[in-house]
Amino acid sequence: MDKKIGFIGCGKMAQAMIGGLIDSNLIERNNIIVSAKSNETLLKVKALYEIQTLQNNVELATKVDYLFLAVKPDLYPTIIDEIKDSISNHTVIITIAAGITLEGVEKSFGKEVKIIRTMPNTPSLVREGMSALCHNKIVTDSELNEVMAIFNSFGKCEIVNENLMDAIPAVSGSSPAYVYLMIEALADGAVLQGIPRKQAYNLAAQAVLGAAKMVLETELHPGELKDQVCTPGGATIEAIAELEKQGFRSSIIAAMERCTTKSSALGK
Ligand SMILES: NC(=O)C1=CN([C@@H]2O[C@H](COP(=O)(O)OP(=O)(O)OC[C@H]3O[C@@H](n4cnc5c(N)ncnc54)[C@H](OP(=O)(O)O)[C@@H]3O)[C@@H](O)[C@H]2O)C=CC1
Ligand SMILES: O=C(O)[C@@H]1CCC=N1
Repeated sequence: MDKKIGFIGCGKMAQAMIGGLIDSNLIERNNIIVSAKSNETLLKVKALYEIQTLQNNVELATKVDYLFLAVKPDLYPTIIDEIKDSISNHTVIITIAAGITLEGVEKSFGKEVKIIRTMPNTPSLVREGMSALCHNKIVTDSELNEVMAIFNSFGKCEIVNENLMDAIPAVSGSSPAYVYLMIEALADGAVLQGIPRKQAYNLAAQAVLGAAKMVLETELHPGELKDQVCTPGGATIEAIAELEKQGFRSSIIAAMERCTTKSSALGK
């Protein structure tokens, strides 16, 4: 793709997307420009990815076709105020922050701007990201298709209605954190039984990866896949019975409700 892509903010999420994007070869390295608050981050990112860096958000904003705002939600008004007079009317703004709405960004710019609101996740680094996107009316089909190609280069993406965007962190933006917690717990349980720590992480992580692939590739209901593992009177159903007793599923659903409420509040 022969477009320039900029990232204002180059922390964990931006670096995950940049790592995946470069790995995919969709964009040449010299078409990616990033800015950050500290020179330390810029030096690190330049050394890691061999991309252009600038410690000037305004200059960056004038140079790119697609501009990711990859800072924390509370910084959005400040950053937009800084760049609003510098972006051209063909620049597409891409937000990645929880709770930041299309309307809020439009208001901060105080003029008509093309905006795509997204919620990515950090597995983008290994090109297994999952992102959700919505956009305002003035984004054209070809711009949307290019941005979807960018997100698909480091994983998969879905277009959703904006009224669902606050629910996306809970299911895919934040959920890698819950899965890491589960992998850590699985490994601890294995270590408790005497399995060496390194083997325990490999066994647990590969089992999670395989289970996720089974859901995606067989398209069987997760309940049916679970039933296939549970031998009647066997060991797995013992574990399932204990998980149900301990509120495994209801704790996840309750955690997701809290995540959604907090995501919505982060933009206010
Ligand atoms: N982490 C995740 O899993 C996900 C995060 N997000 C969203 O991504 C956004 C960023 O999160 P994350 O990457 O985790 O946060 P980080 O703290 O890792 O990164 C924030 C970046 O913003 C930079 N920054 C701060 N102030 C400025 C400024 N004035 N000008 C330019 N850059 C600045 C920081 O620079 P410096 O490095 O120099 O401090 C840093 O590189 C958030 O809005 C979050 O909601 C969305 C989905 C998943
Ligand atoms: O924790 C957060 O607020 C962000 C949103 C999704 C993942 N991290």
